[in-house]
Amino acid sequence: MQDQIELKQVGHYFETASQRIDLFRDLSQTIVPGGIQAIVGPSGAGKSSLLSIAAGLEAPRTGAVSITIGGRPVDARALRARSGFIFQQFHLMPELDAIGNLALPLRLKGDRHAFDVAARWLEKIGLEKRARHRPDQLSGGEQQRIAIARAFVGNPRFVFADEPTGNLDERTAAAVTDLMVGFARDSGCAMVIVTHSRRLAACADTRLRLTAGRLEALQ
Ligand SMILES: Nc1ncnc2c1ncn2[C@@H]1O[C@H](COP(=O)(O)OP(=O)(O)OP(=O)(O)O)[C@@H](O)[C@H]1O
Repeated sequence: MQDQIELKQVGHYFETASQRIDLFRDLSQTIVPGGIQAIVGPSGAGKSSLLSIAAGLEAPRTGAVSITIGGRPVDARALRARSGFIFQQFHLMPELDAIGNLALPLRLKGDRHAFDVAARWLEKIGLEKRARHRPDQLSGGEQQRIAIARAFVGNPRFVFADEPTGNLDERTAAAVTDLMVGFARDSGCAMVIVTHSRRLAACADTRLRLTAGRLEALQ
């Protein structure tokens, strides 16, 4: 397998001063490019935590995550470098304009054509006229379109989205969903989406429900 994330009997909990919050135990799941996987389930079940673990942003308390990229075993840092991220709160850099936000991941990798590539992506998302506007001058839907393009601009093998439509009204959420799903299909990456949106979950190829510490496949 060229690119793959394998969660092996992964478990996670949080410990605060007064209590231990057990999320899940012994979860095993494989993520490979070429499909969209939705993770649904009740609030507090641990979906975001599971996504963070799969994306190499957080280490599980128990079990292991094996990552293969280009047919070779790699660490979480290498996974993050080949991944795109989309969050509910957009997380754009407030001091950079739209094109600067899109160019940033490419500039960090030393791409001399970062701004040309970013300009093409701005056109793809229909925001070329807003290139010089900062996030606080853009609507939520516009900011999320930029965040989505930013996730895909570096040709990622994996894209992780945590409630990407959670802050948007229904119509904007539908437009953002179509854009995101289109980019995922075109790129052939593996996309994992945590969502409460039925419409977004319905666009996925596979659906998993995390509930009471267990991950179950949905039809
Ligand atoms: N850093 C932390 N310290 C302590 N508890 C935490 C921490 N992060 C998350 N939790 C708790 O772990 C549980 C799972 O959180 P998580 O955000 O993973 O759930 P979720 O299924 O994504 O929820 P939602 O659908 O509401 O976003 C929650 O009860 C949350 O309060």
